[in-house]
Amino acid sequence: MILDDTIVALATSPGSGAIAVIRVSGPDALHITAPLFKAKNKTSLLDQKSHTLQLGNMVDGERIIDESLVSVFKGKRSYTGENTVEISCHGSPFIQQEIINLLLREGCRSAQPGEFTLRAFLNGKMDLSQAEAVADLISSDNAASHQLAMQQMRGGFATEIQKLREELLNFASLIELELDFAEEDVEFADRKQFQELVFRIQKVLGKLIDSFAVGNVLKNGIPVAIVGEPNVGKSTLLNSLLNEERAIVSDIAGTTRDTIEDEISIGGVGFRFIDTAGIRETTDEIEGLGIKKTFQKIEQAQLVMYLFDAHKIKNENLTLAQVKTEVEKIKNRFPGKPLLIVANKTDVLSKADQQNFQQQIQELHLISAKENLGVEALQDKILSFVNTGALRSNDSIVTNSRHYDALLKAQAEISKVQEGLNLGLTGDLLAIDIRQALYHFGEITGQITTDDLLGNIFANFCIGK
Ligand SMILES: Nc1nc2c(c(=O)[nH]1)N(C=O)[C@@H](CNc1ccc(C(=O)N[C@@H](CCC(=O)O)C(=O)O)cc1)CN2
Ligand SMILES: Nc1nc2c(ncn2[C@@H]2O[C@H](COP(=O)(O)OP(=O)(O)OP(=O)(O)O)[C@@H](O)[C@H]2O)c(=O)[nH]1
Repeated sequence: MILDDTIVALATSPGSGAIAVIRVSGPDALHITAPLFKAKNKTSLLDQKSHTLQLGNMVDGERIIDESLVSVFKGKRSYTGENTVEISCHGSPFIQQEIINLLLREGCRSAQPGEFTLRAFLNGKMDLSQAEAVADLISSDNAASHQLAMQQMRGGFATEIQKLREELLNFASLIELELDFAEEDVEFADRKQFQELVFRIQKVLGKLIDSFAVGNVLKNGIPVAIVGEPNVGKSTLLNSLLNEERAIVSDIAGTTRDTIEDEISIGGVGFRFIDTAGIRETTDEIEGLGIKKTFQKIEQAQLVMYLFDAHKIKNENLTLAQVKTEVEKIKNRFPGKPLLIVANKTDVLSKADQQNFQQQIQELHLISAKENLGVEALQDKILSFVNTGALRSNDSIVTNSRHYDALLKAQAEISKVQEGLNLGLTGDLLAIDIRQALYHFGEITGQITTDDLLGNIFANFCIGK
């Protein structure tokens, strides 16, 4: 049984820092660490009260390795639900390694990624969806994804699912009991009440399944396609949007700098800006391919920003009519897709020119990305396209695609149960579909797990979590 081992890992990020925390968890955590720590007040770790901290030296025999602060969490009263010791040492990688080596030598084993949280799950400290939320919480990088993860960690919709599962389980047992009395034709499970429960479950499932559309984009960033020719000022605009919020810019893994995808947080919501080529050119075959790609990006986006260089209209062969044609193309091809038309580089235009543009294209946004003019108003506009209402309400939002899949499967099974009830099917047939639905509910909260599933979930954690 893996829980017999005592595991150790660095809990803070690797490398040097002011302080590093080494975490030890398992049945022997206290016994292994106690001889390696000489507390200033001479209290052995074994006698130290749970949830307290003391100063002392980490030692290897006579050799002092570091002056550290050590805290203990005893018995089930800890994050992992087993004895835990935390050593806050000076943050040099050498000291960290020395202490970890000592603990390994004395009988600890190196923790696998996510193993502390896996233990918290196995020891009943949290359900599976809460454990998954821990990973989301660590990777949350804006107010929206943070709030979603916090909600899920506090129990979120899993509590609701758990309750419905128990009610359903009750009915399943009653119906299965009927099977034992098949001869006597009794009904322990009140069909009317059962129908009412199934209806309630359908309603909850429907709402949760719908919430995934919002949850998924809020977690991963709302995709915004920026359509525009090279040099219209897309990068400058992204930087300018970024400076206002001082959030992270990251190249999403797997894409190169030339298909830019930048993540920017605006008003606490993450946006993923996808750079695309213009769609103006036509006849050339290769250009046609580029256009096709652009259309694909637009398809995936929740919002399209059409950016053009206003300066070019003044000085080169681009006409406002051409801009309008392009905008029309997008509108015709994607009716209903939110579209922002943005004229950049207005700093080089006269007021009269700006007014002229505005008159000819009503819904035009005039900005100068370089001079930071009109960018704040553009941010407000971008935010207004996003439905963040769901975030502010107390409704649960599903963000995890594993949960989403399980909910869809549960919904399909519950539909079968509902149908069966309507048709007056016998208990033995109903029981089969109910069991299936229960199975998919259990997948979310973790009553039903496989080693593969747990392996997959926790392997994506960092070491020490
Ligand atoms: N140093 C340190 N900081 C940390 C953690 C940690 O494990 N260690 N955490 C880890 O992610 C988070 C805090 N989470 C924690 C959750 C539960 C318990 C705990 O001791 N629970 C006991 C006692 C509760 C009580 O006193 O009421 C329990 O649940 O029984 C500790 C930390 C964030 N910061
Ligand atoms: N005058 C003026 N120049 C701007 C403005 N925004 C961008 N520029 C300039 O336009 C040029 C192109 O800007 P970029 O942001 O690199 O344009 P881009 O669309 O990202 O270009 P690609 O990366 O080639 O697609 C740079 O020289 C910018 O300094 C603006 O608002 N006013």
